[in-house]
Amino acid sequence: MSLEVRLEGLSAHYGDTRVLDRTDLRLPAGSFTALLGPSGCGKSTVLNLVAGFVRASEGRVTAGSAPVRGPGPERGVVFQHYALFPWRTARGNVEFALKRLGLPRPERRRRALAALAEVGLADGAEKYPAQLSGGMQQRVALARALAAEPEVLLMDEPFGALDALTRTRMQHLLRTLWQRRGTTVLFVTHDIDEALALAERVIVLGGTPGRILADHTVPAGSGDPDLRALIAHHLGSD
Ligand SMILES: Nc1ncnc2c1ncn2[C@@H]1O[C@H](COP(=O)(O)OP(=O)(O)OP(=O)(O)O)[C@@H](O)[C@H]1O
Repeated sequence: MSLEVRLEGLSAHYGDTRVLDRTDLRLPAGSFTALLGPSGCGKSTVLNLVAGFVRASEGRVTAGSAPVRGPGPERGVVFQHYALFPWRTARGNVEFALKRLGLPRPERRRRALAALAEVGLADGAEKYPAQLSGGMQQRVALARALAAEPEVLLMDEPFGALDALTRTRMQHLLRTLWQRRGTTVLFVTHDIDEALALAERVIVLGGTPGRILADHTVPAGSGDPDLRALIAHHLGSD
């Protein structure tokens, strides 16, 4: 299940400061796009506009045929900081997130356990966040997003706080989940190698206010040093 996401003539302001300038972007249904750029260029703002957490000052965002007017269950979000409730177990955290869907309790439980199993955390379902490693907590956050069966998955530097090995494992897990589910993914990162390892397409955002500086297709299994160098050049040219 996936939806196309469209950004049309999108600008965003915080107070008087324009942080995004009339940006157009189309994320085809089922695509995996990395949004790369230096700190402060507006990557999170783009993601938050699609999530419906931030309102555009100009232009519009649509998911499928519907304009985005606020958060919605068809758009799941995973942040760098997992924001789990410490007093709920892994299963409890996922179940709680499903409450807003109005699902009956047994269905919430079934979906929570299935999502935790899908991220490789079946054994940790009854553990509390403090009993889980950072990587495991991020798996819970991923399960929480997936359990709602979103058609768009928005990820804001989700692996930024993890050690290198855990991060690589999480990248593999995410690729596998994406290949299995076909969800449209928008993945914010400032790490070129992460963007190239994960995405089919890398968009470089930069400038003040932010705009799209480059848009690259990543050939499957690409370890292309020329592409990496080109993207690094775009990142540095802002
Ligand atoms: N709530 C806010 N109020 C005021 N200014 C904000 C707010 N959120 C972001 N900004 C500013 O908007 C600009 C873009 O921020 P944004 O978080 O989108 O960038 P980013 O590329 O995701 O950065 P980072 O990689 O550091 O997370 C920055 O200059 C930031 O300081």
